[in-house]
Amino acid sequence: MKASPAVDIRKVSFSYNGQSVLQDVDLTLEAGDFTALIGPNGGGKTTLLKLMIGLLTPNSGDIRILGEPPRRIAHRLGYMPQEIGINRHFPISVLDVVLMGRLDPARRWGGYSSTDRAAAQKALEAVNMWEFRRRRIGELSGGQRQRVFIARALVAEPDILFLDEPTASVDAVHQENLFDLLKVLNETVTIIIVNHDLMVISSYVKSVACVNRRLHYHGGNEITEDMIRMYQCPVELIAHGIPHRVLRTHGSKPCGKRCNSSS
Ligand SMILES: Nc1ncnc2c1ncn2[C@@H]1O[C@H](COP(=O)(O)OP(=O)(O)OP(=O)(O)O)[C@@H](O)[C@H]1O
Repeated sequence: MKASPAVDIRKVSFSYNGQSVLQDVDLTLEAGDFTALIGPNGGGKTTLLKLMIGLLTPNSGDIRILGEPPRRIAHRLGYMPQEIGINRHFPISVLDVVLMGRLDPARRWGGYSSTDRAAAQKALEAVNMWEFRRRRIGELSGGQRQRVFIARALVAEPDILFLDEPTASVDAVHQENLFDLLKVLNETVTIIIVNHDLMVISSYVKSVACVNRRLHYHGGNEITEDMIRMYQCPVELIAHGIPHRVLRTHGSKPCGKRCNSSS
């Protein structure tokens, strides 16, 4: 029997308080994919991630994750939100933050097991943050905190990892480390990430979906002219260390090499 797709979204529409954010979205991703969601600010990327993990419910249409409704399969999904509401002054250690990812509402609370602790160590080692395990979360830099939050998303050993702009404040070297890590993880875990960086998309990602109220997906990792022109999906080139937002501005061709060299 053929395995269910990792993600199967059919004709999904969603609105906040009557304001339409996503309309007639269809998306099928097979297990093992590494998909980037790109799109303009407010285009609906975070909303789509939240629908996929069951934090939001569509107004119409159907979402199946690994063949199941998202809420039924939540324990097999890892999620790193764009903003993590942890008070930086709260006296909680890095290790405790990661262990929180092992909390399972279906399991009676009896403290963390040795399996939980071993998984937390493995996840922190994977993001090179094990040596920081006793530090308070508020004492880390923004980039270090991002890596800890990725470890928290990883610690339950999910089948699918949803990451919402995980490298927002991570420097170029650590970004590359992190994507190298995600590439290794992708050998066993399906990854869906919000990211606009063209270098990341061309080097690491297997497919790209452009989200701007509607969704445009074509299976490969090229950014097509339709994505840039019709869906206004920006990508960024990291040129001279400065993110450079690419829109279609040069004559009839999407911005390509010329942008790269002139910035
Ligand atoms: N809780 C909410 N209540 C009402 N409107 C919301 C809520 N969350 C998001 N929106 C609106 O829904 C639209 C899509 O937001 P969303 O966060 O999904 O976009 P995004 O593509 O992730 O944007 P960004 O690139 O800025 O992170 C925006 O217009 C936003 O203002």
